[in-house]
Amino acid sequence: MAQSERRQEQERVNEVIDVIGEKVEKITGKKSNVKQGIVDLRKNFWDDVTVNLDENDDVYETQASIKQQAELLSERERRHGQMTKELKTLSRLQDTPYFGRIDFREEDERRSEALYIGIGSLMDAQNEDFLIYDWRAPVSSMYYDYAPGPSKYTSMDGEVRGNMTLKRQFIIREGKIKGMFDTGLTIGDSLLQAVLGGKASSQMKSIVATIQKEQNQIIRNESDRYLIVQGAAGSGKTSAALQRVAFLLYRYRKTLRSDNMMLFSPNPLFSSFISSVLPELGEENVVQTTFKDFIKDRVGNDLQLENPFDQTESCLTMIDDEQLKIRTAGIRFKASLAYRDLIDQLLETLKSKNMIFRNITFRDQVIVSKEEISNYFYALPNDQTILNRLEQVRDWLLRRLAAFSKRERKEDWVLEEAELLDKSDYASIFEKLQQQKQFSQETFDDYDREEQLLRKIVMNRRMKKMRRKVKQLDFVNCQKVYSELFYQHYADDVVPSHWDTICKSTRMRFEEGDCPWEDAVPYLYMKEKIQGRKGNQEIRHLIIDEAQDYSPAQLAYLQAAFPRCRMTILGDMNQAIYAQSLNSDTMLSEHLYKPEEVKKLTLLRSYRSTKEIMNFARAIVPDGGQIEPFDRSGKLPEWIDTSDELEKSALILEKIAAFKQNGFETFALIGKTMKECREAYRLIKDKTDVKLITQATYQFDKGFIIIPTYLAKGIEFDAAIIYDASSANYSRESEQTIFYTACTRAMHELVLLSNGEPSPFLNRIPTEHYLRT
Ligand SMILES: Nc1ncnc2c1ncn2[C@@H]1O[C@H](COP(=O)(O)OP(=O)(O)OP(=O)(O)O)[C@@H](O)[C@H]1O
Repeated sequence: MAQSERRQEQERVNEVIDVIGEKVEKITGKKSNVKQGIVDLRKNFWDDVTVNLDENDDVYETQASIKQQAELLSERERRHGQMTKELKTLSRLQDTPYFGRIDFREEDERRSEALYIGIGSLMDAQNEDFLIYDWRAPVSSMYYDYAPGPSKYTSMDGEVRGNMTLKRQFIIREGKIKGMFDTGLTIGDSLLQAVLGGKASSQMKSIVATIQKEQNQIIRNESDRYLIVQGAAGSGKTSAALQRVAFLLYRYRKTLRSDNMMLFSPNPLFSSFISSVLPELGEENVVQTTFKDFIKDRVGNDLQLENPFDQTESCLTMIDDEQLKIRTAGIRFKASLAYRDLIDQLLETLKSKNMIFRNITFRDQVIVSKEEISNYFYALPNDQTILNRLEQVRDWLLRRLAAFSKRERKEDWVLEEAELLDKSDYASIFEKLQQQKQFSQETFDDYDREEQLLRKIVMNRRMKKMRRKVKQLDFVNCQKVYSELFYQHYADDVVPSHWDTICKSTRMRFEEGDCPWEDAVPYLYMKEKIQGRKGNQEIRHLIIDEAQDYSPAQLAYLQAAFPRCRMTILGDMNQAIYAQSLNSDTMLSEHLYKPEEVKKLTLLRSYRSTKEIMNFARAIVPDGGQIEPFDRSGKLPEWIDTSDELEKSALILEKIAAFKQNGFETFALIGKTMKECREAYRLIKDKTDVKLITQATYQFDKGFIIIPTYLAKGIEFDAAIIYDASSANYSRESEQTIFYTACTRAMHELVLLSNGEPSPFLNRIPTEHYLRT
């Protein structure tokens, strides 16, 4: 490319940066005025409000006046917030004003126009022309979708066709052009090479400058309620999902806010890993949670909920094959819609019998017995829904409680407790009586009234919790009702083998107040069908990452919990590491959705790892041949046999030292289970600086960590060492996906240690794809 052209481009960059500087100055000035306005308004809020409470009309006027003043204040605060956001974007543009340029000649136009694309848009000083187009603007889509030649985009007024005469990429840092390439079909492999060859970090980066065409389809999809993305490890699913969030926030900026979107991530570590992407794109983070936290919130404190990681750990460390078979059969059955049908059958039965209630007790005395409640419930007409009838029971119970409270108030213990009430309670009663103008200096009557009020306070306080529980329909014993499922008889072809054993262990766990993870969603489904629960109307878009970990029952539950939602569902069946997903339907199964509402896209190109690592890893999984590694070279994966512990720890330390020497910054020793990770940690913790990652770790920094596969999901490292790739560890079918997931965490180097006979998965991998020492 001619030097003169680069000079011209640099001159344009300089001009744009000047305009940005002027805008920054202008907005900063305005912002400080707005700020002063806010301070003044807050200080003098009441000066400008007319307060008059004499007559009804005056009260309304006062209210209107306060409202007007509050609106003025919040309008200014909103403007201030907007200016802060604008300044943040401008400051980013000052460093890197844009990353792309396309020259586009519209049909019927004689000249082509140069359009520059960056992370935010910028108008010229006269606010007439765009100096930079936001990457999310309709016209910018051509940058991602087309090579030079005929191209088109959809504007507000319809389709615009034309010819792209140039497509150019820039690397601009601190206002200086560091690189500039004219590109062909895909967005500059050279730029992508540079980006992917860089170091991993403890925080994911945005990919706006190098979004690929197939990723752009995910990002800009607007037509489908459920967008499913099945993508190979490292194909950019999470990246595309986050840029999609930014796109939707831009596209629907008038109606959609970041708190209307929710992202389900696989673990807290992942949440922190991705948390800087949206702010980097000038957007606020969306609501983030893990499915476990979401469910735990809903289960409440009635039951001790098992953690899904503990479930996985317990399955993976189970030595007895028969025991594992039974637990897995239970997990998989309870994740299916067939099991939900059994719950529906139970719910049907409950309309006429078997509903189980709790006694309503007070100070060890039964006020209303469960039998009485049951009789009242079943005496109500059974053409009404269960919820409807329970609401009537609730009202009846509240009346009974009120009558009881009135009676009980007279008891001696109430007065005894009243004497222990706070001074402030006495003061408030005194005030109340005075207000009622009933307190006339020390008369017998007044003391009597005071005592009544004190007794009332005691009873109200004592009964508050019980009343709340009744209002929440908590007089139904949902745990026991759910356990009923495990006392029923079903045809053999309905339930899995070993059903009796599954029933026994589930009953036992519920009796102890535990809720196994596989029962959590079915239990909630049943409980909410009985007690009712309103869906969340606030959240309008759900993004579900690692969706292969979600069962059909969990999907149905989420659909009911978020009835208005659209969903972006991303996952990889080859990384299904939970027992429920093995050879079963998951949230990625298209047929679980209405055909007209769902679209499935597939990403086959993998960007994270070198082609050597990906060639190795893809040979592990059955359809791995379809995965296309990105053409970036590195070392062959190395498989090292070592059975001696001392030798093993020396090897790990040697490898870590070599990684550091290579300039790598993040490296992980990956274990199959937490048990294995603790073992590895004990082996080397005194010899080097290393951190053990557990379920409770919410963040990780650069350096050396030890982590189990299920917590490393979605995360990447410069280099990874698989701690024990022996056949004892990785040979079952269910372990194949864990092994693949672990290997695909490495960007640049992969080392596998095996203790004894190597995993049979190694036999699937052509020998030229790794070094064996
Ligand atoms: N278009 C792109 N430009 C630059 N980097 C990209 C692009 N697409 C993906 N990457 C990089 O590839 C790596 C993997 O991306 P990401 O984590 O989004 O993949 P994934 O499909 O979610 O992976 P996994 O399923 O293994 O968790 C990240 O480092 C990401 O920045």
